Amino acid sequence: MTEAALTIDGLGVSFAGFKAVDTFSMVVPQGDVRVLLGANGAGKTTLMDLICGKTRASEGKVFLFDQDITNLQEYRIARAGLARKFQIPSVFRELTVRENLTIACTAMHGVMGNMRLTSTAQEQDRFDQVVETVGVGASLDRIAGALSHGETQWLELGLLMGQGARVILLDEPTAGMTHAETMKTAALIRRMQGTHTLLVVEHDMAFVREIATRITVMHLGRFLAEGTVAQIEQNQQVRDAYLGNGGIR
Ligand SMILES: Nc1ncnc2c1ncn2[C@@H]1O[C@H](COP(=O)(O)OP(=O)(O)OP(=O)(O)O)[C@@H](O)[C@H]1O
Repeated sequence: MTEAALTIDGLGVSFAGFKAVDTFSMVVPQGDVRVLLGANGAGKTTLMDLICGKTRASEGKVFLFDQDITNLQEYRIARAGLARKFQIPSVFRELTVRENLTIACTAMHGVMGNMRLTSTAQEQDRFDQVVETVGVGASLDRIAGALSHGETQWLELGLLMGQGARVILLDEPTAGMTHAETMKTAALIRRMQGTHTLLVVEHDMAFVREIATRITVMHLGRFLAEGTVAQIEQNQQVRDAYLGNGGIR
């Protein structure tokens, strides 16, 4: 069996007595692209916040591979290899794509590390792999601030990979993208599959069909269902949970 990259065990948090996430469990195997689905208010964002350490869990555990990362500080969770990609990218806009990726791939972070002019062979390999996965080979000498919205999002994914993220949380990665950019993002995510593990919150079912290994559905803070795209689309409990929310499309 494939190793578990992300294990969530009975996780929960309450806000003023309201259980936004309630004894939620799931296991994402290494290399999978798991989509997290749920109607508005189901608790998806709160679950992501709990996993990455932004919100403290009041019950349950989170494991990154075999490391217990429950309620660690956010920077320690990131250093352990779990990254969260936010909508607003944190690329260095005044530097080139190459410079951005070189900084991310340099193991010795901080001023001294970034002042080094040469990369180790291992760092160079990582740089080459990231450039290939993200597909920015033709844009290496462009200034990051001049990239399109889609290109900026892809560069940011490259930065997370360069920094050594093994598990990446994505919140609506195609928000604001054109159809062409959305399709390119799907292809990028498929290239990441196998080497990286992704947990993706996404409503656009056309995109979900392109990327998902499996889907987990949340409802009212709790686990509702898990399965392949076809199984979830046919699941009556899932359809009922979406009633009044425009249905699952
Ligand atoms: N800090 C908070 N304080 C109080 N209630 C909160 C807080 N954060 C989230 N909630 C509540 O928890 C529930 C789950 O919210 P959450 O944002 O996680 O849902 P979601 O599935 O991400 O929804 P959407 O798809 O609309 O983004 C909602 O009822 C929300 O109002």
